Amino acid sequence: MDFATWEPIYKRILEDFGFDRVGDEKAAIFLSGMLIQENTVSLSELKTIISGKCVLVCGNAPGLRSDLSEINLSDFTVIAADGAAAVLMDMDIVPEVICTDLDGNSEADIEKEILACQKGSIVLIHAHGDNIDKLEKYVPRFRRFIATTQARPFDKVYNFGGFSDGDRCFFVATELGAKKIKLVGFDFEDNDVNPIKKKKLKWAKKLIGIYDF
Ligand SMILES: Nc1ncnc2c1ncn2[C@@H]1O[C@H](COP(=O)(O)OP(=O)(O)OP(=O)(O)O)[C@@H](O)[C@H]1O
Ligand SMILES: Nc1nc2c(c(=O)[nH]1)N=C(CO)CN2
Ligand SMILES: [Mg+2]
Repeated sequence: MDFATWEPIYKRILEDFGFDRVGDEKAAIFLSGMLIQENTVSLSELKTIISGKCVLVCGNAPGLRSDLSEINLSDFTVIAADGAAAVLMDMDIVPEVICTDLDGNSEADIEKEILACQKGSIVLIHAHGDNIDKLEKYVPRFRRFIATTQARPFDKVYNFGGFSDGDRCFFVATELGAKKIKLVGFDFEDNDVNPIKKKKLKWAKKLIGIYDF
């Protein structure tokens, strides 16, 4: 999704959550400053593993494990949303791609993302106004990554569309030309979550629904 299309949606999301765009922009500049040639994954590398492929996008709903048990993973490029990466790693599955804002459910989950990166996952690290502390603490531990923002993209900081980790996975797959996208571990109606998460899930459902797959 180009930024001109995304921007009005982004403004509505900021308003709904009371988030600050300037904070998002500062975080993106901060993350951009952490990129060096050695730790930068090119967009073409990411495209190679997504374009024309069947992509499995894994959210972290409680049903993820059981959804996965019904899937032949070798049919798919696997993209994991933040905490879903830890679930996959616990099942000895290294996702090809991870989208994270490093605010996973626990420190242990972030360690599993760092391990996945060492084992070859391409990690898309997302900067926003509420994770600068996490970026500072953990980004140096990622061997290589792609930087993303929900604000205006610049230089090597990309915005493929989407807001929370799960819907950003879906937008990455869409933007980079996946042939087919299958979702597992998504339960938009889950009531066993806190009110902020509930709101994020409402937006995720709406954003993913923009695309007709
Ligand atoms: N019922 C659900 N509970 C939690 N996550 C879900 C659910 N259904 C789908 N997801 C997707 O899984 C993604 C990863 O969830 P998880 O709770 O592990 O990470 P998170 O870092 O807290 O997510 P976020 O930072 O996006 O709020 C979410 O961004 C969401 O899109
Ligand atoms: N400013 C801001 N942006 C976000 C946030 C957040 O907490 N604050 N959380 C997200 C996904 O969890 C995605 N984007
Ligand atoms: Mg997260």
